[in-house]
Amino acid sequence: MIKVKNLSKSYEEVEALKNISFDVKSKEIFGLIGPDGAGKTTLMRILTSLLLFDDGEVEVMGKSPIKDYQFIRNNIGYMPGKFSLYEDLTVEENLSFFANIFGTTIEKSYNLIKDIYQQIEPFKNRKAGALSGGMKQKLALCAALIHYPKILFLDEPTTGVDPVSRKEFWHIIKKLHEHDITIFVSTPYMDEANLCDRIALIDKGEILNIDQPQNISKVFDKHLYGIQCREGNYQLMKHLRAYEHFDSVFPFGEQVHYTDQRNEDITEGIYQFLESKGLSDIKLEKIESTIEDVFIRLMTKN
Ligand SMILES: Nc1ncnc2c1ncn2[C@@H]1O[C@H](COP(=O)(O)OP(=O)(O)OP(=O)(O)O)[C@@H](O)[C@H]1O
Repeated sequence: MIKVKNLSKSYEEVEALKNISFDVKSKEIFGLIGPDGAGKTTLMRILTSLLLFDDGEVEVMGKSPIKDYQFIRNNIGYMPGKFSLYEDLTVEENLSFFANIFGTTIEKSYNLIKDIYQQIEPFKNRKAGALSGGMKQKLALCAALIHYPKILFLDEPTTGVDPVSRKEFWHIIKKLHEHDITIFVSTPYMDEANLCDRIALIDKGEILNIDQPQNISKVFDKHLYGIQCREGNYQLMKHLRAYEHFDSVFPFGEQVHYTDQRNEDITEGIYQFLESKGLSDIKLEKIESTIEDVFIRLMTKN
């Protein structure tokens, strides 16, 4: 559905995308995972024909976003990160407006949007500007789906959304998948990566890895340890960074995740070192890496 080869885009001196290549298969949920400024919005705007690129090849449904932008716009749905519907129109007026543009009606698309629309229908006469954040998001999603798109582009749909609404939103995405829509979604949240069929990890305009989430979490080239102590993570990290065999350390919930330059069992040595620094109640375990561990490691190397 999407093919990208050696794509580059700069904004004057900022290289937002550096020679990236990937493809997205039909009916996939493809996640673009990366921190702020990684290049996610730039890529999304190029694929949706809203931004020109400098170099490379891009095809969306076999068409060029430059030459065939009209075809692409008629066949995709795009939900930008920022709410961009008409705040002074009601919920129903907004949807009728977008349905009209695409030569359709709310009724014709009802089967696709009904699960989402039913949640905002009680407020159909309310102005969009007066809706809560979660409701605005559902309205924007209905508008993006009103013409039965073949690909749905979602730019950070869950950023700033509370955990319950985030879960609800992903439930909706999974259900849309049943309608054979290909979904291209960006997010800064690593826990959402596991909900995608495949993900691309992106940082500073470069793709660091592309694979199924379960495969990515295995690509870790070191033993990983979870450590905690009574004195807390700040003290723990300060001392670990000064340890002669230190390789990496970062906070992870109640623990810190640590790697060592040595590959053998280092458990005893670490206990002794930390105790010699006055730390107490030390708990240390060898753990499996998560996607976040892999991402941080790849980013550090990058
Ligand atoms: N119009 C612009 N002019 C100059 N630089 C820009 C412009 N738009 C984006 N950039 C820069 O390009 C890089 C990629 O930005 P982009 O918005 O694509 O990243 P992102 O992953 O979507 O992050 P965010 O979530 O912060 O939007 C950043 O360094 C950003 O500052």
